[in-house]
Amino acid sequence: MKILSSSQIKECDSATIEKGISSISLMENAAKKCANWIVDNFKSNQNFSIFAGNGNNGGDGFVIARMLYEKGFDVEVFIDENNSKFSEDAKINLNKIKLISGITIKDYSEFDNRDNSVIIDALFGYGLNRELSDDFKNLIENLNQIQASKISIDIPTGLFADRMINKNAAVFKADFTLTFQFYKKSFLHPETEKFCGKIIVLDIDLDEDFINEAETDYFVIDEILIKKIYKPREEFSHKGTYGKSVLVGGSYGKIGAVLMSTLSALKTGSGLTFTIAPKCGNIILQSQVPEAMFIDSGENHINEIEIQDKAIYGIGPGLGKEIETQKALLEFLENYRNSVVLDADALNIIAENQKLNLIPKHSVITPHPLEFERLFGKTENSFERLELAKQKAEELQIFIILKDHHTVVITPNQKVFYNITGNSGMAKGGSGDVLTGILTSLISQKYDIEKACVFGVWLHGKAGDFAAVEFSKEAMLPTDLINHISTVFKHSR
Ligand SMILES: NC(=O)C1=CN([C@@H]2O[C@H](COP(=O)(O)OP(=O)(O)OC[C@H]3O[C@@H](n4cnc5c(N)ncnc54)[C@H](OP(=O)(O)O)[C@@H]3O)[C@@H](O)[C@H]2O)[C@@H](O)CC1
Ligand SMILES: Nc1ncnc2c1ncn2[C@@H]1O[C@H](COP(=O)(O)OP(=O)(O)O)[C@@H](O)[C@H]1O
Ligand SMILES: [K+]
Repeated sequence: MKILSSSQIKECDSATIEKGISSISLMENAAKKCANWIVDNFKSNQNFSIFAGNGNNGGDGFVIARMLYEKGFDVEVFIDENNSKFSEDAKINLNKIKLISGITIKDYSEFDNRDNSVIIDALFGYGLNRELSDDFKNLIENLNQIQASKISIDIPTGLFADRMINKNAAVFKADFTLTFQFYKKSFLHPETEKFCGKIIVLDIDLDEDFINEAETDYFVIDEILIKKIYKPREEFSHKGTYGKSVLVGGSYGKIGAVLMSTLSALKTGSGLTFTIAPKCGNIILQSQVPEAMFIDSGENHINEIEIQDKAIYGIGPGLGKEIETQKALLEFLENYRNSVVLDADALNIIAENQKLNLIPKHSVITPHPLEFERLFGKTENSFERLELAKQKAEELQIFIILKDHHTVVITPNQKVFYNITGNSGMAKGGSGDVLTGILTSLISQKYDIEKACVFGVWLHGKAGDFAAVEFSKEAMLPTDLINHISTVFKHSR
C-alpha cells in the first residue's frame, strides 16, 4: 500500500472531486465509514462527545455526530465558539446539526466529562500545518487525562501526517485512529505511533487512477504486495532448485543463535543448508538440526569463513568479536563478491573496523537501532535515522533492514517499505537470528533481493503474530516463531 504525503492526499482528494464526486459527498462518505465502524464497535456506549475543529476534519466530526444521533446515540459536539472561520464543508455540516434539537453544541470549555462518554477527536487532520496553540495544547492535555475510550478521526490531533513532532508537543492519545485510505508515515515511527492506538484504515473510494499513478518512495507491506511476491514451490523441482544457504555464526555459549538461523532457513524452504560454526557447536547443531550440514571453524569461535560456490551467506548470529573471528570476517568480505546477509556481531565488527566499504554491493544488513548507530552514527529520532539510512543505502548500494516494532526495508534506490506484522512478544534475544535465516533462505531461493527483504520481514512478523496467538506475547519464544513459519506458508496458499 502506498503512503502518500499530506499534500498528495489533498491532490488525491481534488482528483476524486474532479471525477464528479462533490466534496460534500466525499465528506459524507468518509464520515459514514467512521460512524458505521463506531456503531459496530461501541454498541454498548450511549454517549459520545465529539470535539471538532474548523477544517474538514471538524466537518467529518459534524457528520459523524449527525449519523450517531440518527442511530439513537446521545451526542454532544464541542467547538471553539469564538472561531467563525470554518471550511466550506464544515460550515454546511455544522449548520445541519444546528437544526437538530437533540444535538447540543457547546464551547470546548464547557465539556464536563460525562460518565461513559466516548471522546471523538475531529479537531485537526492532515491539514495541521504548525504547532498547536496553547489553548489547543491545554484542551488536549485535559482530554488525555480523562479515563474514557478515545477515537481520532484520520490523525490524532497534534500529529503531522509525515514528520516528527516537537519534544513538548501535545498530542491526543487515541485508543483507535480511523484513518482514510492510507497509512500516514507518522503512524509507523515509534515517537509518533504511540498516540494512534489501533489503526483502522477505511477505504473511502478516493480516485484509483490517481493512487495508481501517484509517485512515492514510501510503502506499507500488505498482503496484496506479498501475494505478488510469493512463489509457490514447483512440483517438478529438486533441492538444487531452492538454493544453498550458508549460515555463519555461533561461538562458545552462543551456538543457539546460529542454530535458530539455520533452522529458520530450512523452514523457509532452503534447498541445501550449511552451518559454519566452531567445533563446540557440532553435536548441538547436528543433533538439533540433522537436515543441515556442519562445517567447523575454530574450537570455540570462528577463525575462518570458507567460501563455497553458488551459495548465499547469512553471517553474524552469535558470532562474537574475538580477534580471529574479526580477521576471518574481514578476509571473507575482501574476497567475496556476491550479496550477503549481515547481522549482529558481523555488523559490529564492520563498525569497529570502519570497513563499510567491504560490504558487497546488493548485500542486506539487518541492524537494530543501536547497531545502526554504531555503523552510521547518532541521529536525533527515527525520522532522521530513516533519512540517514536512505542516504547510506544509496551510497553503499545495499539494502538496509532497520529492525524495530515496525521494521523498515530501505533499498539502494531509496524505496522504503514499512512492515506492520510482528509484536512485542518478539522482543526477546533470538528473534533477530530467525530473521537472518529467513532472509538468507529467500535470497538463496532466487527471490529478487528487494522482494526477499520485503517478504522476509513480513513473514518473520506474521510468524510472530501466530506464535503470540498460540502462546501469548509473554510466553512465546523465538523457536515458536520458527515453528510458525509453516503456519504462514499454509495460509499463503
Ligand atoms: N481525502 C481525504 O483524506 C479526505 C479527508 N477528509 C478530512 O479532511 C481533513 C483535512 O481537512 P483540512 O485540509 O481542512 O485540514 P484540517 O486537518 O481539518 O485542519 C485545517 C484547519 O486547521 C487550521 N490549522 C492548521 N494547523 C493549525 C494549528 N496548529 N492550530 C490551529 N489551527 C490550525 C487551518 O487553518 P489555517 O492554516 O488556514 O489558518 C485550517 O483551518 C482530513 O484529515 C480528513 O479528516 C474527509 O472529509 C474527506 C476525504
Ligand atoms: N516490539 C516489537 N514488535 C515487533 N517486532 C519486534 C519487537 N521487538 C523486537 N521485534 C523484532 O524482533 C527482532 C529482534 O532482533 P534483534 O534486536 O537483532 O534481536 P536478537 O538479539 O534476537 O538478534 C527484529 O526483527 C525486530 O523487528
Ligand atoms: K483528528
